[in-house]
Amino acid sequence: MFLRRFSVLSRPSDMSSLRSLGTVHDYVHLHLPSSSSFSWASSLPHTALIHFRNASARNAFSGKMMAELHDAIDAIECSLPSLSCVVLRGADGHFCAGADIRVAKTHLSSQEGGAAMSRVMTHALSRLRGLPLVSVAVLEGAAVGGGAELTTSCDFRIMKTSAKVAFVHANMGVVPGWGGAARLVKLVGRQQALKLLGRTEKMDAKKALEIGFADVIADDIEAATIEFLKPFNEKEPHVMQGLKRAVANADDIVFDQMQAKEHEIFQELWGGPANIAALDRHRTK
Ligand SMILES: CCCC(=O)SCCNC(=O)CCNC(=O)[C@H](O)C(C)(C)COP(=O)(O)OP(=O)(O)OC[C@H]1O[C@@H](n2cnc3c(N)ncnc32)[C@H](O)[C@@H]1OP(=O)(O)O
Repeated sequence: MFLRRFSVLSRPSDMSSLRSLGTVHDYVHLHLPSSSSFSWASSLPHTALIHFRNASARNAFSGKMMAELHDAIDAIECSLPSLSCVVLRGADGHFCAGADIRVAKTHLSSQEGGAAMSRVMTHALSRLRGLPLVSVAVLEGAAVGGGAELTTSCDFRIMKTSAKVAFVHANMGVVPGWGGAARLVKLVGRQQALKLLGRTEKMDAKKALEIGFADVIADDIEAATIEFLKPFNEKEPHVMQGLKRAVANADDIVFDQMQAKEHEIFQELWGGPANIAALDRHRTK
């Protein structure tokens, strides 16, 4: 059995306070292949789908969605024997606009609030990254801020030709708070990571492919996802899981320490003057 220890952990009190920050309209749902109606389930019999939606905020994560991401990972861990892969996908033609700024501004703008969000999301995305499953983020529309960080928690990224990714944290007076800086360095190297994080520009799919951030770009992302994941689904789940564990262990030994440092720097900056001013600039309806 795989058991990973992570350096940044959510606390029970973080989870209960975040869980109350949301509505029935924003959610994270898990679709398992055995019980699923999603369109590619029959082609990918060993693939789970984590699907998230917050229609009025470009699928930005409310506190409730952050807690529900942990719930989805709990449920995946209970169904591991039949799984080889997991797909992360937004809704309505969008990936994710990061943290729901309405929730962040009202409930999480203090240093403690930011630290709780960072613990919950860094832990959730470390758990996702540490699953013994091949993971794929399917991107359409925009992945911004924490949404861009979300994409880095997966092994692979499939991007619609028109999709864009932007690490806008520096514009908000912070560093990534969901563990995305360390993962980005792992993915594209120090120089490209510094450019993406420091210049905060929107990266299109062509550029993402060029620097090794995206693995596939396509107009039909569902067909591309099926084609990409089919060979993984044709192997025995326990073999694929063994492979993923071997690769992840080889790659992640000092990684957890990097995550702890990043979480520490985020805590220093969230709730500071530049961050409060950025949250205030966002118009609340
Ligand atoms: C440690 C992590 C910290 C964070 O993640 S902080 C959040 C960082 N994220 C952002 O700054 C993203 C801000 N949003 C954008 O840049 C754009 O909305 C985005 C994602 C490129 C999409 O652009 P468009 O497709 O043109 O859509 P739009 O701007 O008209 O937005 C549609 C409606 O969605 C809302 N929205 C977008 N991002 C949101 C967010 N993060 N939290 C709360 N609401 C958000 C936006 O206000 C708009 O609402 P409305 O329709 O005017 O009522």
